[in-house]
Amino acid sequence: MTAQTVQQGDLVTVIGLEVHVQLETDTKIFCGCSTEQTDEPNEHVCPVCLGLPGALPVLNEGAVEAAVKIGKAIDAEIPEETRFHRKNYYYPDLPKNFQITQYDEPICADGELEVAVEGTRRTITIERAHLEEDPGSLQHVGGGIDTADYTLVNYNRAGTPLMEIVTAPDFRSPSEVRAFLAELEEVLEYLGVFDAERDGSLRIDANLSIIPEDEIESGDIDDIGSSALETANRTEVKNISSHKGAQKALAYEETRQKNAIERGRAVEQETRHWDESRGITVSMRSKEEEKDYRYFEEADLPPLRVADWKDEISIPELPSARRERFQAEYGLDEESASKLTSTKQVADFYETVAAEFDPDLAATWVADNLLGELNYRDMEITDLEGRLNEVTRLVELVATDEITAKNARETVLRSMLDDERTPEEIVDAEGLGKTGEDEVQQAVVEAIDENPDAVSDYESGDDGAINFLVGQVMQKTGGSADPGDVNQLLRAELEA
Ligand SMILES: Nc1ncnc2c1ncn2[C@@H]1O[C@H](COP(=O)(O)OP(=O)(O)OP(=O)(O)O)[C@@H](O)[C@H]1O
Ligand SMILES: [Mg+2]
Ligand SMILES: [Mg+2]
Repeated sequence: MTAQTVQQGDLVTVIGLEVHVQLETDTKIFCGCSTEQTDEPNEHVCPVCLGLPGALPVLNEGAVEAAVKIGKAIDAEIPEETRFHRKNYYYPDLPKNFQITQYDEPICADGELEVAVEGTRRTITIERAHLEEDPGSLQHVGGGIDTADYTLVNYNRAGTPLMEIVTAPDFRSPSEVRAFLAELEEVLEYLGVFDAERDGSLRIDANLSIIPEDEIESGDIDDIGSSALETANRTEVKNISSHKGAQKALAYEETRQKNAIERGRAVEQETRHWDESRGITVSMRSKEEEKDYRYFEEADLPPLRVADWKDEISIPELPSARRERFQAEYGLDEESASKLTSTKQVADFYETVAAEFDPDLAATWVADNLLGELNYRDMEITDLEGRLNEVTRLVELVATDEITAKNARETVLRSMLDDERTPEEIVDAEGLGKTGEDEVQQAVVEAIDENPDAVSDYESGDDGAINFLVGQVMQKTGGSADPGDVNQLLRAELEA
């Protein structure tokens, strides 16, 4: 981290995140109900996730495995034994009137994640990450949270496994937060524990405070000191569900708090709600304190021992390591390496193509052509499930010179994505097979015969005239000859 010195009168922005990640498991964390998303309200519910009397929770092994993977990826301490607690509060989305969560013995503590922010590396400390159950969801009818006519409650989501990842207050700007969220999401996807496409699978509570420079004794904004952090009044903004939303909500909050301070008004410690459609944060309630929740141990679940099991759980190579390896092993620049490691599927596909052909050709095809066309269609590589071998065959047609790179990219690839035909079908139907050498030679001779003016221009030293002749040959061959080859053939013929 580069030390940044504060100037007199500066107001320093401090941000810490609580990120709630839905873990991708088939069933809920404490019962056998499906976690599948459905439009039918209250379809996936049972006595356990509805909190009916006498129902007992049974911990889902898959959720614990996912939590251990996350812990390993963020280099956290995973204790041999961990416990669950009840966090008591009333809210209509919480049928038991308490949430089963973890308290002083979380499954992961003291981890970190490195992020690149505008060229500099920042290490963000992750104080803890713990397992808990998601509450149900509320649907406000006829208005927003504060203006609705009435509110419906849906318990399909209640009991979905969540990992709450709590960072230290290490961020100094909303754009750092955005970079962190992007990196975190990549890591979670690589681990296969998270589905970014799922609505509400990543939800963020963002804490922000503004600390005046004269309260930072060290003078270094990365070393603010715990007393200044603790005494600062922070707001916690809830209801953020995207990276961009987090950046916008925090930028709003940063300005709002700075304005208050500059006008000599106090910032209240409170919980605020991000109103996405209006682009503002609104006050919800004063911030509850830990003692309000009356945490106590969940007696219906025994302590969880992961001591021996955790060593058997392995994780794949992570995006940052893979990015660096791609640069070293395939000679890619940082930008291509980043694009090619953006998801595990893209990286895996790149490596298959690079192994079979050439790393540069593979980079052009996967990073530029394929991702470019997918992006344009709002598609993901996962939408091509089962068809990636067709893309490989298309690259092969280019590598073996059977079609031109231009036709492959602009006609074959686009048609493949639009109408699901195979590359071979498209090449045949559109007559894109590269024109044979004889045919090109024939077209060269014709072009020379038919254009005596261009020929005499060329002969009297006007080298540009060759381009006109190349154009004529390209026209005669329907664009399926290689312009470089045509140029050479023309020169050879004219010099003969
Ligand atoms: N001065 C500060 N300015 C901004 N963020 C802060 C500051 N001090 C602490 N934070 C952040 O506030 C968050 C506290 O989260 P934590 O889950 O521990 O408590 P909480 O929000 O009080 O509890 P709950 O889970 O009930 O919402 C952390 O992300 C931490 O980095
Ligand atoms: Mg909080
Ligand atoms: Mg919290």
